[in-house]
Amino acid sequence: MSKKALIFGISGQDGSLLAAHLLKGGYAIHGTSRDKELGIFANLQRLGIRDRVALHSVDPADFGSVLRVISETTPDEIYNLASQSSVGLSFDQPIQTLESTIFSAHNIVDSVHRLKLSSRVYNACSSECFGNTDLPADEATPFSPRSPYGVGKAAAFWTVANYRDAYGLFACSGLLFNHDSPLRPQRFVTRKIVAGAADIAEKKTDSLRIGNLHISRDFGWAPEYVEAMAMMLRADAPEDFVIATGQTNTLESFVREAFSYFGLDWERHIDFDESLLRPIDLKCNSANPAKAKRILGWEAKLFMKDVVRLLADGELDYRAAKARL
Ligand SMILES: C[C@H]1O[C@H](OP(=O)(O)OP(=O)(O)OC[C@H]2O[C@@H](n3cnc4c(=O)[nH]c(N)nc43)[C@H](O)[C@@H]2O)[C@@H](O)[C@@H](O)C1=O
Repeated sequence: MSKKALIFGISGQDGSLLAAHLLKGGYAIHGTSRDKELGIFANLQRLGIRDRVALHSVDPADFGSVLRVISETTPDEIYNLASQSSVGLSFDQPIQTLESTIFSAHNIVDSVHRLKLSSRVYNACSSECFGNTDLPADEATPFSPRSPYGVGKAAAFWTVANYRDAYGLFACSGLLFNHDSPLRPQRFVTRKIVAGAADIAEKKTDSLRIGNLHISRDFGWAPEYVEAMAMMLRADAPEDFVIATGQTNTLESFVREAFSYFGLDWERHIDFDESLLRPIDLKCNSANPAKAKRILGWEAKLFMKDVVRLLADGELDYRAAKARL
């Protein structure tokens, strides 16, 4: 019998990539979206798997609807990838961000507990929990979030840890650093930079407006990161893991790399836009993903320059496919 996975937030980058990964492993996939009749599911369509997943209309912040979908599907594995995922937007919508992040995690672990199921639960947490890191963060690094998004993710992390300790659930959180793919919307700076450079190369525009360039991040490749999520649920014991490449790069070097892919000199085309600055921002967050390698056997194979190249290749493919329509 094939295993069943239920993915909350299947329409996003990670949800869609994870569905594709688990389908390759023979899983039956259920996925949730707030309103499956209205959802576009462009990422699932782009991956060619829209017809291979069973969709359910669920609001992850509504306990009754979460309990219902879990009791109806009785999944072997549950992945919580729902909730508002933009750090920048969380400053404008703090309550919605906190509610969607904390309630989804709580409702899932509480449903599994109340229904007395043995479903294994993965909860998507974030490097934003750590805030700025002087030394590379690992699983023992204290949390010091600097955004409503990070505060919500930290609360969700402890909610999941407490259900694991109190009720013996196989539930764990992945503390994932930045990870990208062509499925990312331009709300995130990486895809915005690559799409902007492509527009300039096509002479659609001559400049790209950017906020804080003087930050550093650990940039990884999302398809590798969804594999780590699945590996966490196949481990012998439920544990939390930092997932990252272990290499930190400035956003400026990301911009330089992306513009040079398109044969452009970035300094001639980037305009600073003060309105894109956040009330507070992380200057640097760096990671030590050694535990994931030691226990899961997972390590990143693709690093910042690979991410830029693959994003840019994906951007050109996407544009060519749209032009053929
Ligand atoms: C790990 C973490 O990773 C992601 O969160 P993020 O790092 O905030 O991602 P971002 O692409 O929104 O910003 C990155 C940096 O880039 C700066 N920046 C400059 N200029 C623009 C700009 O024009 N747009 C944006 N969005 N950022 C800009 C911005 O100020 C920030 O310092 C999410 O996946 C999140 O879900 C998650 O968990």
